[in-house]
Formats: sequence, C-alpha cells, structure tokens
Amino acid sequence: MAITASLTQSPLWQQLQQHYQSIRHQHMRDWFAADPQRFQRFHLQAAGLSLDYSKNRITNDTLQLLLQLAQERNLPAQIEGLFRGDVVNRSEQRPALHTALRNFSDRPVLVDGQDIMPEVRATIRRMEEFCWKIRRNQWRGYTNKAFTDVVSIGIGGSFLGPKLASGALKPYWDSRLNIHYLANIDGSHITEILRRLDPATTLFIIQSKSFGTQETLKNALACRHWFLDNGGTEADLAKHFTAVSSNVQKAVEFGIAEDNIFPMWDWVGGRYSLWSAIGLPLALAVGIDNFRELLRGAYEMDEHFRTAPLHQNMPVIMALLGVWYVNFFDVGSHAILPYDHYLRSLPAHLQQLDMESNGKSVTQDGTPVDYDTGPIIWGGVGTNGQHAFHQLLHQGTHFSPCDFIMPMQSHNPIDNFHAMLVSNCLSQSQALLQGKSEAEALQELLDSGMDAEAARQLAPQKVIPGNRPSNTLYFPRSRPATIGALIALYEHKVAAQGMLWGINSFDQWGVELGKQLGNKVLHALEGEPVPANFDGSTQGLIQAYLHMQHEL
Ligand SMILES: O=P(O)(O)OC[C@H]1O[C@](O)(CO)[C@@H](O)[C@@H]1O
Repeated sequence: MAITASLTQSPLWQQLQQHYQSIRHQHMRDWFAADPQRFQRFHLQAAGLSLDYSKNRITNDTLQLLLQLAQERNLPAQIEGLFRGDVVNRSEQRPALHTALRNFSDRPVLVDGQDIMPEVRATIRRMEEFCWKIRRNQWRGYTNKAFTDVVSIGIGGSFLGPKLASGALKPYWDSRLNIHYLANIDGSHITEILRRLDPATTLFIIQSKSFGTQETLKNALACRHWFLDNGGTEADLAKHFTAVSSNVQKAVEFGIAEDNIFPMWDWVGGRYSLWSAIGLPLALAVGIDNFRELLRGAYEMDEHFRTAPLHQNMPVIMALLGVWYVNFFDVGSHAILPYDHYLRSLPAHLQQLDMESNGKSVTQDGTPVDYDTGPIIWGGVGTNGQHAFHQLLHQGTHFSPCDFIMPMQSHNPIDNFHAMLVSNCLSQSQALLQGKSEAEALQELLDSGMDAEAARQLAPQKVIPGNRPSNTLYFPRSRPATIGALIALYEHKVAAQGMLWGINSFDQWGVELGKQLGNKVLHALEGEPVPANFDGSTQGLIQAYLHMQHEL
C-alpha cells in the first residue's frame, strides 16, 4: 500500500507538533491526580497479555491525534496487506509472511498464486516426527546411545528467537536434553561448548536461511571436524547433523543428507523465523505440543492485530507511543526491562527485531526521510538493572521510555521472592513517573535530622525529575502461548511503526557493507598486502594485529 503524502508535511503532523508544545511541560503526576480512571482508560488486553500504558506522556487528545495519524497512514489497509502476502519488502520483492507459520485458521495464504499453508503444515508435521524420534530415543547417535545434547549453530535470527523462547520456557524443558546455542565466530565460544560434550550423544542443527553466513558455516565445519576427530565417521554424519535452510542445495553441498534438511522460505525474514523449523531446538527442548502452543499464542496476537479497532489494538498503540517519543520528544532510545529471569534474552532478541527492521533512513521508494525512525533498543533484566543503569533512567539528562515486562506468578515460588520482584518492578515505574522535587528532597533530609545548611546543599543532588514514561506489560505466568503472544506483539509493533514511517521493515541492506569489507580485512590479517585504499586507522589496527601474533 503506497503512502503518498509526506509524513512531516501533513497538517496532522503540524497539529501533533503543536499539541506536543502544549503538553510538554505538564506532569503525569497531575494527570493521575486529576483522573482516577486513568489506569483503566489507558489499559488494554490481548491474547492473554495486559498493557498498562497510563504512565505515558499522553492525554486523550494525544491519543486521538495519534490514532488519526494511523488512519492517515492507512494502517488498517497496510496491516491487511501484510497478512495477505503483499510485497511489503519491496527492495527484495518479497512478502513477509511469518504470520502464515502460525496460521491456525483455514484461510489459505497465497504466494505467487500458490497456497503455502500445506507446505507449512507438512513442515510442522516433519518437526513433530523428528522431535518425537529424538525425545523417545528412536533416533540415536552412532553408538546407539540416546542424545543428551543438541547444539544449534546459527546467528542473528537463526539464533536469537529460539534462544529467547527456549530460555523463556525453561520450566517446560525435557531435562534429558541440553540445548546449546553456538552463534559467534569466536574460538572461545565453540571451545567452551564442545569441551563438555560427547560426540556420540550430540546432535547438531545448522540453522541458516541463506546457508551462506560466514560464522555459521565456519562453526558448522569446526563441529563436523570435532565429530570426526573424536570417534564419529563420515558414515555417521547423517545421524548427527541436520539443517534448517531455504538453500537446500548449499546444505547438501556442505554434506547434510537431504532428508535431514528442514525447509525455510524466502517469505520469512530471519528475525521472524522462530516460528519456522528454526524453532527446532526449542521444539526439542519443550516438545512439539508446547511449540504449537507458542504458535497459537502468536496467532491470537495476529488475529488481534488484524481485527481489533485501532484504539484497542495493542501493537498499534505501542507503535504510536513509540512514534510520539521518537518524532516529537526527539527520544532516540527505548528500554526493555523484563522482570523475569527466564525472559533475560528478550532485550537481545528485540534489538535485532526492532533495529534491523526499522534502522532505516529512506522510505520504501528510496526517498531520504526527514524524520527519525527506529530507536536504539537496549535493556536488561530487573532488578539487576536497578543497581546498574537505572540511575540514568531516573536522573540522566535524556530519558528513555521503558517497557516493564512482568509475569504476576512465578514458576518457582520461594518465600516472598516474587512479591519482592514485583514490588521492585512497580516501584521503578512509579519512581520514573513521580520523581522527587527539590522541596521534597530537602524536607526528607531535614526530617532525617540533617543540619539545614548541609540539607540545602545536598538537596539538588537528590532531585529526580520524574514524568518519565513507561509501559507495563503483564500476564499471569510465562506459558508457551503467552510467550508466543509477547514476541508477536513486538513483531507487530515494529511492523506498525515501519508502516507509519513508510520504511521497509523487512530488509537489512545495512549489514552488507561490513560483510564485504570483512573478507578483505581477513585476507590482510592472513598476510596478503593491505589494500592501499584502506583508511589509516584500519591499516594501523591490522599492523597491530600482525605484530601481536609474535608476542607470547
Ligand atoms: O539465517 P542466516 O541466513 O544465516 O542469516 C543470519 C542473520 O544474518 C542476517 O542476515 C544479518 O547479517 C540476519 O538478518 C539474519 O537473521
């Protein structure tokens, strides 16, 4: 769906700017005091998730204007187009149909006139059969021992999604199988993983949509050597090496038996591929039924995104709030703060999802944007972050809107641990909202018995501006369906922001230059002449590397 009018030239954009000027000095504290219904009014539920977005710098008028923006940018039609399989990734001439991977409806999904659903369902059945054989010890290693370890080799989207979801669903793991994720091209990473493993009981899954990613292929080759050097034979490889890829030919050339290759498709982006056979390590860990529940939760969020009116649409509201901060408050970052040990990989997954999707500077038709797009996504698990980076959130010169994410029940209820965890989460968003004025700080110091002059000197250091926005996403417990819904929520939030900004959220050309240069640098590090057109810094660093190879 083409957007014709320039975003920033529209009268609505000017209206939003004027509205921003009119509310920017108002404090959320006063809004809460004036409106006892604010929590209920700015609150949504979808697919088992609840969103409290009342602690945002918005009034009813803000929301109305933002919702008008969504209409003006044809969001409903764009969302429908995404699900229908329109070529939303125009630079690669592809649809983005990760939603087909979790389509529990009987609606066909057409790509080039062909319904892709039969192939999607056949692949899940293959995954089911595979999981069943491994988990019931019918498919065993070359010494006929059952598998104890699975090494998933992949990077980016072929790593972060499965890693996040398998961490999030740790309570559902089959304790007989350990899952290891090997991503980085770093001798220390592979050494630390393989040192603990026995080739006879280790299964490898090479995860690469392209089957051309340097890190993955190098790691896969090293694992193969390790397997052959430690007891396995060429004839045993088919028992221990499987792959997931859209490039079957390359996987076969690498030496993977064709029957051991699970398909991927061009219409699934890497960072949206958890729902495909890339989710295989997760399915092995938690079982195919739980994997299907994850898909079902995502499907429920899909249906919500597709059908809910804009003002009740959770991904759309989160997207609009993001645009409000990025484009009107000039805020360039967004923090993801899960208060759940099992969700500790969420910030890393959302970094790829959001920043690879919306870190773009031109619109779909190639016009440079004259407004900011995707923010820097960062974060970490609470409460650890409170004792590290939250200081800046509370008193730094710039603010970062925060998403607090919190299950209300723990899988491991011990004493009052969970109440303490939740209390920390709630009090952080409360402190961000409320802040502390200089008068309050001074009074506190005087009440503690401090001498008046010392208190007056110290009080400014203790001022906390407050009025800092946050969302709180909560749900009863991290179940497979909840985690599916949560990840899909962010996928759709990111897609909706891309639609509002008119950019392509489904390509990632920016990562290519580094890959091209990387090969030339590698040749130089391996002794070839350093290209004369390399900048002085890179030349100097190459020389330093070469020099240090001779140091003990
Ligand atoms: O699955 P592949 O093809 O190995 O790609 C891995 C990752 O590399 C990227 O292409 C970026 O380099 C990501 O988009 C992708 O998720």
